[in-house]
Amino acid sequence: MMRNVAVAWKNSKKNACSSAFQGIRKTTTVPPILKSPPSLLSLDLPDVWFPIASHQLQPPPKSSSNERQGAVVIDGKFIAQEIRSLIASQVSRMKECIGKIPGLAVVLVGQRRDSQTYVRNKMKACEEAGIKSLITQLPCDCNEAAVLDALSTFNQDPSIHGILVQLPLPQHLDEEKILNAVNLEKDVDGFHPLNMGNLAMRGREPLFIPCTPKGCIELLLRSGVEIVGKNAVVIGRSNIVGLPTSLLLQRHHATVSIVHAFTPNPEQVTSEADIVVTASGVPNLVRGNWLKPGAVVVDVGTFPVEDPNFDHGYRLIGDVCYEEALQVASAVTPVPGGVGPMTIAMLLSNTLDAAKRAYHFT
Ligand SMILES: Nc1nc2c(c(=O)[nH]1)N[C@@H](CN(C=O)c1ccc(C(=O)N[C@@H](CCC(=O)O)C(=O)O)cc1)CN2
Repeated sequence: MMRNVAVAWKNSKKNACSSAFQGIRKTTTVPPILKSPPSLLSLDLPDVWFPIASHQLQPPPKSSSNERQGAVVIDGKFIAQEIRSLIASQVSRMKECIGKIPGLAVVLVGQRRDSQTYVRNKMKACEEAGIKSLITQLPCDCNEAAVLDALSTFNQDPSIHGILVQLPLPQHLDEEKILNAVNLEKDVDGFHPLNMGNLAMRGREPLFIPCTPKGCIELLLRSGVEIVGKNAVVIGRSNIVGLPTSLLLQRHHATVSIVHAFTPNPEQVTSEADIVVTASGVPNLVRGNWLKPGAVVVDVGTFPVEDPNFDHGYRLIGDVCYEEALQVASAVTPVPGGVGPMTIAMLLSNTLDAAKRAYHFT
């Protein structure tokens, strides 16, 4: 009997991958793959969403003038700037009182253009807030030992209170091993398994909360959105965003559902949500008809599309069909200018917290 089950599972595993490629959104019946796996832990299938259609990359249709545009646009850039000013004043108070400033170290491997931009922005934000920042840049083909060496140096440096490894890492490097090597008390990204585990457990406090999820919750709270008792849906289940965001929303007493590439009819789930946080990386995935009227929508997606009319030769498209969402939702975060700037503000906040903890400064 057990043997039959195992064989059926092995066969269906292949089917599942191909069905994910073909477009899980179109699936109406539950395929055999979605039955429980024989092992409780070892179902390791990649979240491959359906291929991006060319219409998803086009700017959304402009709304006609007599259509309702009821949604508030949540200005993440403005809110992040307010937080950064507050952090700058706390850093200068720390310097005045104890003669110390927070320090952040970044490890960047490879030459990805987006990662280089994010790291440059992080370091510029540090400078503006009066936070010291150091960077170790390693070539794309460096070995694991080189990354671990850099981390070890920063782990031992008392002037460094926060350390981050910019993700994604090149494929040949073991992300798990590298993230585990960051000193728990300097893990300002909150990606260390102990911090993540404590975030998941009731009554436990992680030392740090991952920056993007923390930024999403800050945006909701600062915009006066009630989370307690609401139905929240998180689209995507990455370690960086989807998973910790769902845990945080639960901590704020929302009823949380997670939609991912293997969810049949995701629009059915999202259309019952009061709050939708989406981090699938699929441009314009969330259409107006996926949303409940009055829902609050937080868009974490930033899909770059080449466009010579834009500053750096590309523009960013979110997960949400923005113009359509404006017609249905009560509040929406834009892309760019929504969650992105909050990620950097939360990194500064975590770095300041780390330094305060190290110096017993309140
Ligand atoms: N170690 C980490 N790696 C990655 C993280 C992370 O939190 N820690 N998150 C993302 C990238 N990221 C920060 O690292 C990040 C992404 C986007 C933005 C941002 O400000 N976006 C702007 C647009 C910027 C642009 O024009 O390109 C916006 O949305 O308005 C900041 C940080 C993956 N890796």
